[in-house]
Amino acid sequence: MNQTRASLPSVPYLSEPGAATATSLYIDGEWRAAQNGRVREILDPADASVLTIVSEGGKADTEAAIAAARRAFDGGEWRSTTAGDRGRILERIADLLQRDREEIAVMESLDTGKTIEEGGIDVDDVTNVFRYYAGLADKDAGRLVSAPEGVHSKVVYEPVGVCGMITPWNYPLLQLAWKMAPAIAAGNTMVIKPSEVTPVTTAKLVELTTEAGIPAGVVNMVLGSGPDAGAPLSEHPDVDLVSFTGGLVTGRRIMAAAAETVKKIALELGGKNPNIIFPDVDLDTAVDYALSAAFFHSGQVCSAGARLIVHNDIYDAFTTELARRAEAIRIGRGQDEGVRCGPLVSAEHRAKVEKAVARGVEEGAKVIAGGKRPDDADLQDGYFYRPTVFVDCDRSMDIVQTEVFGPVVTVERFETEEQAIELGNDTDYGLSGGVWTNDTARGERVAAALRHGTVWINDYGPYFPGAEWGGFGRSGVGRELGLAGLDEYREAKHVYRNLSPEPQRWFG
Ligand SMILES: NC(=O)c1ccc[n+]([C@@H]2O[C@H](COP(=O)([O-])OP(=O)(O)OC[C@H]3O[C@@H](n4cnc5c(N)ncnc54)[C@H](O)[C@@H]3O)[C@@H](O)[C@H]2O)c1
Ligand SMILES: C[N+](C)(C)CC=O
Repeated sequence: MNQTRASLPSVPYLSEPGAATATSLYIDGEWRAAQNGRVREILDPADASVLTIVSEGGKADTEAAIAAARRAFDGGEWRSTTAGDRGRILERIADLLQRDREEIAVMESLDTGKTIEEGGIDVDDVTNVFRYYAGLADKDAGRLVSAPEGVHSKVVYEPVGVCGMITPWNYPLLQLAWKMAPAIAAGNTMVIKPSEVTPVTTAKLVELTTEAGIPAGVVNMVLGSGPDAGAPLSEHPDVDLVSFTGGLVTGRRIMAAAAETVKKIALELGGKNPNIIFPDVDLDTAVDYALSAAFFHSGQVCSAGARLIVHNDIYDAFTTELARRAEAIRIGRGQDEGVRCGPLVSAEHRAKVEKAVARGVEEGAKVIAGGKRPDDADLQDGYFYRPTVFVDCDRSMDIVQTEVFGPVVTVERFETEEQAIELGNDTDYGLSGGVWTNDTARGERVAAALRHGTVWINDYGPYFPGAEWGGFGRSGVGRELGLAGLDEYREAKHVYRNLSPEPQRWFG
């Protein structure tokens, strides 16, 4: 399998397999080795071979990066850039992303296992996010506030300061862009810590920010494990904000650690997202979208429609067709033509998915598609898992309530609209959900009743730079994208000027 593999570009921050050294940390405008000299092997999830070697940083590297970001924020040339200057830099980054689109799509595919086509979609989405915040950067300089005579009152927006950005392995480029673009627009400096499993396109984006003219110290990147290289970002007093995308358990830790220094926090966490299908829909279309909702990127999507809630009248026909099409999905290496589901990201992650499926079976849910690894001889070295459909599911089951983050969908039944809404809201999460019906009023009613950050009616999955993204409940705190996504990175300051101060004699 190795022979057909596409290759990563030859760049200073990615060392060849077997290398004993690497310079993959980006601190104060320089590519550096980790202070302890350690390196990490990054594996190709399609066959477990070594894709590249990168530096494995630790606390001392993160502290050096924080110090660089602090200096750049407190005194460097970045402070004197105008919002318009920063907008132009964001536009340049967008142009560079498009210039290198094909290369980045392959890098993301090799590193995460997703298909090259999905990698390309990510680059386009990310480009649009940079262009959106480029346009927004100089559009809101503040406002005058109504004040009594003799007083001038205005609200202005200032950057928050040094921002820690911690990202997951499923959408490394995209999740970083959702933080980086508004943070740059608002004038912050940053230390980025991508997932230790998938650092490749993060390093590439950091390289492009330098090419686009961002001064040294503004964008810094450390690589390494969460506890070693990531934790200092939520603990260090010189970090003003920590923005995290990842799992609930890590999010809780970060929130607790950040409380000590009362940092601003933004958390984008997991989901167990309902996709409700009423009986008046076109079955072919609804099944088609249900497959994409559940199995896109092999289900490793925070907003995956992993919890189908299907009306009794169409339940049997729907699930039979869903299982038939799930069985037919082409699994393989993300760089191969026609593949629709790539491998899971790691052996550890596949083991978690397998454990969740075994638990579902124990609980009494019935597998009608998948439920195991593929048999194909050429897929045995990678972390593949077959798209899996569970029926006879009940809201009390773990397999229905707990995020699996793999190619696994459960299907429950409902009879009335009220039941559908009740099931759709019966989750600790609240990230996203879908509703399918040809009755416009019903679609709007159900969308209004669902306690989720995004609801799609007769669709599933799209997000726009201008529409806020984030979760209700345990799916997170704060919002990315849209105007709120910029506000996360700004402090509002009220400046009050007394135009003719005279003694007040309050104290005589
Ligand atoms: N809401 C969203 O928009 C969104 C988007 C993508 C992924 N996610 C969620 O991300 C999860 C999967 O990602 P994951 O497995 O990489 O998550 P994870 O929580 O294991 O890791 C995320 C990041 O946190 C770091 N980390 C781990 N421990 C840390 C600590 N103590 N301090 C600081 N950083 C630490 C990791 O190194 C990694 O960079 C899923 O739950 C998914 O739903 C959410
Ligand atoms: C936010 N999103 C949907 C792009 C990726 C979630 O894993």
